[in-house]
Amino acid sequence: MLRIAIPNKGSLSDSAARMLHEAGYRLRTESNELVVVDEANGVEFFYLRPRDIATYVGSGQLDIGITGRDLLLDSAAPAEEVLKLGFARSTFRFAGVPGSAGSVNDLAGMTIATSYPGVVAKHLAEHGVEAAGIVRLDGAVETSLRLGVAQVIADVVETGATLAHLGLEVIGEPIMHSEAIIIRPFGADASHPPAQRFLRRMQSVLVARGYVMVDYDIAARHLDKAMALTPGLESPTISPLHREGWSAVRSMVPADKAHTVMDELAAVGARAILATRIHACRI
Ligand SMILES: Nc1ncnc2c1ncn2[C@@H]1O[C@H](COP(=O)(O)OP(=O)(O)OP(=O)(O)O)[C@@H](O)[C@H]1O
Ligand SMILES: O=P(O)(O)OC[C@H]1O[C@H](OP(=O)(O)OP(=O)(O)O)[C@H](O)[C@@H]1O
Ligand SMILES: [Mg+2]
Repeated sequence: MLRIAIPNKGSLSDSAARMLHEAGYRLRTESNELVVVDEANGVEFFYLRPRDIATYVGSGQLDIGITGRDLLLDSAAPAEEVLKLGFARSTFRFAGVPGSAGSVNDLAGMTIATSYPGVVAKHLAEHGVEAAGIVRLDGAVETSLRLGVAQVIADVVETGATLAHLGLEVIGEPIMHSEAIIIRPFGADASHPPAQRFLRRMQSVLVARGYVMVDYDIAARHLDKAMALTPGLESPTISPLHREGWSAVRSMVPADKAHTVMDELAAVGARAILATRIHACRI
C-alpha cells in the first residue's frame, strides 16, 4: 500500500484535503482520525504536522507527502519536490520596523527571529552574512520585534496584511517563493506504479481545474483561424455537422483565458460556443 503523509492542520490542510477528494480518495470524517486506509485505491493516509512531513518522507518511512516548499527546505530532509500544487502560495521574507535594514547584507550582527531557522541560515550563508543569532519561535513571529526578542524577523508573507497591521516593512528581495508541493525521498524509484498513479491523479486535478472544455460550430472556411485560437492540449476534435460545410470543434482551453478565447472565436465566425468545466481527467 502506498503510504502518504498529509497535513493535519494549518494553511495547507483544507486545500490538500479538497484536492485529494477531487482526485477520488477517501478522507477522514473526524478530525481526530490520524490514519485512514483507502483500501479501494491502495493508499494509506497519515495525518501529520506539516512541519514533520518532510522528516517522515526523507527517512523513507512514508513514500510521498504533501507539504510546503519552505518547510521542505527548512527541514533539510533528504526528500525532493516532484509536483507543485498551486495552493498555499507565499513568499518568505525578512521584515522589520521601517529603516531597520535595506537588504540582507545589512543584517550582519543582528538577531533574527523566525520559525524557519534552516531557511534563514542557508540564505545568510549564501550571502556571506553573519547574524548575531537566530531565535527560533513557533509562530506570531512578528510580535517578537515589539517584545525586543529580535531586531528583524523572517516569516511567511502572503498578502502583507500582518506586517502592515504592525507597521513593519519587508527587507530586500524575497528569500524564497513557496507553495504546497508533493515530495518523495531522494532516490525513490520514479517508475514505482502506485506512486506514479497517485502523481497522475493529482496532476489530473490540476489540469481539470486549470482548463475548460470549449465546443463550437464553425464553417470550413474559418476553421484555420479557429484552430489557431483553440489548439488544445494535443489536438482538437473536429466532427462533421449535418449542415453542409460546417464542423463541430471540441478543445481544451486554459480556464483563465476562456472568455477571451470565446470572444475571439465569435469574431472569426464560430457559433454555439459553449464552455464546460472538466470534472475529472487523465492526461
Ligand atoms: N498566510 C499564509 N498564506 C499562504 N501560505 C501560508 C500562510 N501561512 C503559512 N503558509 C504556508 O503554510 C505552510 C506552513 O503550514 P503550518 O501548518 O506549519 O503553518 P500555519 O499554516 O501557519 O499553521 P499554524 O500557524 O496554525 O501552525 C508553509 O508552507 C507556509 O508557507
Ligand atoms: O501576509 P499575510 O497574508 O498577512 O500572511 C502572513 C501571515 O500568515 C501566517 O500567520 P498565521 O496566521 O499562520 O500565524 P502564525 O504566525 O502563528 O503562524 C504567517 O506566519 C504570517 O504571519
Ligand atoms: Mg502560521
